[in-house]
Amino acid sequence: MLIEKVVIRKMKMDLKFPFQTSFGTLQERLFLITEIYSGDHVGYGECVVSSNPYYSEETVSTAFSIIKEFLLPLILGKDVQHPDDVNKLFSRIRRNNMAKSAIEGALWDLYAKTQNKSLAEVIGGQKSEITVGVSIGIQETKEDLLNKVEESLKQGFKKIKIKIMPGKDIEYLRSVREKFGDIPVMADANSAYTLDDIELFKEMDDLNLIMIEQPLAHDDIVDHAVLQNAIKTPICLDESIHSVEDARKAIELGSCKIINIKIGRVGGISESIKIHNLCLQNNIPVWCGGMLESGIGRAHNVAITSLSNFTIPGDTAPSTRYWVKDIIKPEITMNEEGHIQVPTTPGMGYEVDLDTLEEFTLETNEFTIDSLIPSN
Ligand SMILES: O=C(O)CCC(=O)c1ccccc1C(=O)O
Ligand SMILES: [Mg+2]
Repeated sequence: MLIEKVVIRKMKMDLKFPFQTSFGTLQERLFLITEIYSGDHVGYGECVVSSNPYYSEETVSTAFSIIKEFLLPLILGKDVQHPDDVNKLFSRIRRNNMAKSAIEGALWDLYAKTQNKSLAEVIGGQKSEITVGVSIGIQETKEDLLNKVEESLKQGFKKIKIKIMPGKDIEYLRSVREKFGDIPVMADANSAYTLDDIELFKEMDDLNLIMIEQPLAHDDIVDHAVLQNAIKTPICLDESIHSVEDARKAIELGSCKIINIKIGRVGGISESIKIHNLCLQNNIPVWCGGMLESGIGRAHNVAITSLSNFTIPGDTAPSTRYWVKDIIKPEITMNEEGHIQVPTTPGMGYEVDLDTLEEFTLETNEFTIDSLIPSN
């Protein structure tokens, strides 16, 4: 695949609802879409950054400059045989995983299209449909939360994830258990607690949560091991895992029993597959996390979830949960059983709606071999 042209779009899409987590509230998504051109094909990727460095240290501006100054010079004008080739080229650049992933993901889509195969097929996906969960942001009151849970169950979601923060945790979760009984429910703390809260987590054991996601610091696996030893509820790591090496160490330390894989957080689809395979060997189930993606990032998430060890429903809700209008056609839909069909058409399996893409584009930047700026 001769990389002839790369387009980076700065995008803005308004969420249907404000999404509150322990690190802040998101109402609009500012992110990047990448387009890679080769011959008759174009591959699409999404850089799942935000405008602020609250979930991860990357932002729209840092990702844009890393892509422009360091990643594009490594691929423009080159003949890339396989997306894994760029992971080797990118390995010298430390971290900046969401930036790397935006390029790598577009190359995977492009690669699958040139092979005339679906993205799920070229990565070795085995499932024809995936089971879907929903992530519910922090609500003002318990009643609001109970209403959201009820609505989500009616829509067919097979896992209910509830965001928690100090003051809005055990009582909120207990009210859900009391009202809805034995439903598949979990909590996500986004690093809002420390080991000083260990008694709270011991109490939560009574609630039989499927898991507690990222209770402690975003960069920790040591305290998580202490906590996991002290409680029965499985801990799932999100923010702490950036690579297959991080996953190996966390598994060895006993820091978690489940891992949330986000393609952007770990630097791409290839690294996601490595983590998936390592977890499979170690009996650690995985599931696909979400970053409130547009349809393009979401399509990539659907494809990786077709791998066999994605046995827990992911945060891969359909387009209509987030957007009045998505940038792909058809939009991603979920049936009443809480399933999304894995597309079998070439590439990510959804067409990009070019008019809608344009409507939500703030800025378009085109790069060819001639437009490269010098890099170190
Ligand atoms: O529906 C989704 O896309 C998942 C939403 C979600 O939980 C989330 C959204 C933004 C940043 C972090 C997280 C998280 O999983 O911690
Ligand atoms: Mg999370």
